[in-house]
Amino acid sequence: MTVIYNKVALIGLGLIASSMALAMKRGGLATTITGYARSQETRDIARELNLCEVFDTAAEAVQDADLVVLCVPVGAMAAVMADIGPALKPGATLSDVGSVKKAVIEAVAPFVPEGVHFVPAHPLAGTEHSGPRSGFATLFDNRWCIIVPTEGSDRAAVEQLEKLWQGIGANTDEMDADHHDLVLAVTSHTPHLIAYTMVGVADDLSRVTDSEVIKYSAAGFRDFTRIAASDPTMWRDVFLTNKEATLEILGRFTEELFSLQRAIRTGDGEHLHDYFTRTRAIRRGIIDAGQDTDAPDFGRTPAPR
Ligand SMILES: NC(=O)c1ccc[n+]([C@@H]2O[C@H](COP(=O)([O-])OP(=O)(O)OC[C@H]3O[C@@H](n4cnc5c(N)ncnc54)[C@H](O)[C@@H]3O)[C@@H](O)[C@H]2O)c1
Ligand SMILES: O=C(O)C(=O)C[C@]1(C(=O)O)C=C[C@@H](O)C=C1
Repeated sequence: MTVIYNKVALIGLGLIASSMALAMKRGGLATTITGYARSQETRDIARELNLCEVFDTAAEAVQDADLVVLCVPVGAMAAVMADIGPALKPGATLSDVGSVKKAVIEAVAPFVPEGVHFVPAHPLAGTEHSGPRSGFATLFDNRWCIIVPTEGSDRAAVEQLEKLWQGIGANTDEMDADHHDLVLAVTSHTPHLIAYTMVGVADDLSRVTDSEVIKYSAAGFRDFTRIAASDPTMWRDVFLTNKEATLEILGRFTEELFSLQRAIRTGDGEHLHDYFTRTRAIRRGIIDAGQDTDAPDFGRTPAPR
């Protein structure tokens, strides 16, 4: 148990904030945790769960806080900052958990008062659930949290925030905002769009009924439906704010899809086999690197005969 910040304020009390609160309590990382959410209902639930000391205004929640973390959808960050900027304590660290970094930095930076250290971050962990009841203390265990220091970020403030995320259970890495947004467009944003599309296609196909889709959904499609159940507001904001990188990856995706479509039409089995062999190696690389703790070790242990 090592206290890293005396007082931490969480703005927005959904999946990520509630998981952070539980993980900080588990590790004894903060003496006081305060919070604010826009809706009365969310504040009431957070109080009922005893997540943190909940205030009815954001300005009261951040009063005297040593660390303030913005845990709202990316599109709401600027409005929240306009509200709390003047109430931040000089010397405090301001951070966020937004899934996109360049747009958040552009939206938040103009409201950061002199003397407050802005250190953006993004924990690479989540679920399809949202709201304060969906949080759990182990969400960030063994996951990455990417810290995105801005130009002139105070080194001591960056290192203190990294210590907090490590105490929460995550591994930390640093990246610049443009690179972060491109990496996440590949590993998270475009895959979500593909899942949303595939579930939409199944829903639109009138020759296969919705009840058949539900009844016969095989593992691959089931995984798509989990991802496609993710919060619409959060994901709308991700695509509107990481436009350039997701459009680049979608362009490449479409080209590859057309090449596979042609291989199916022309019966080019060699192309399909080579392609699937290459992609299988990526999956094995992820498992070998210990990055998929939920996965059974498919393919490495020979299957029983
Ligand atoms: N869900 C994930 O998988 C995941 C993972 C990593 C990062 N993130 C990022 O974390 C942030 C929060 O995501 P979440 O999954 O916790 O969302 P969530 O929907 O569970 O919670 C969001 C919270 O923000 C509040 N809120 C919304 N607009 C607000 C406003 N204008 N003012 C004050 N409060 C407001 C909501 O009431 C809710 O309490 C997002 O920026 C998201 O991109 C999400
Ligand atoms: O597991 C999931 O449900 C997630 O989608 C989590 C996930 C991801 O794509 O990995 C989603 C968005 C984030 O910003 C970080 C993590």
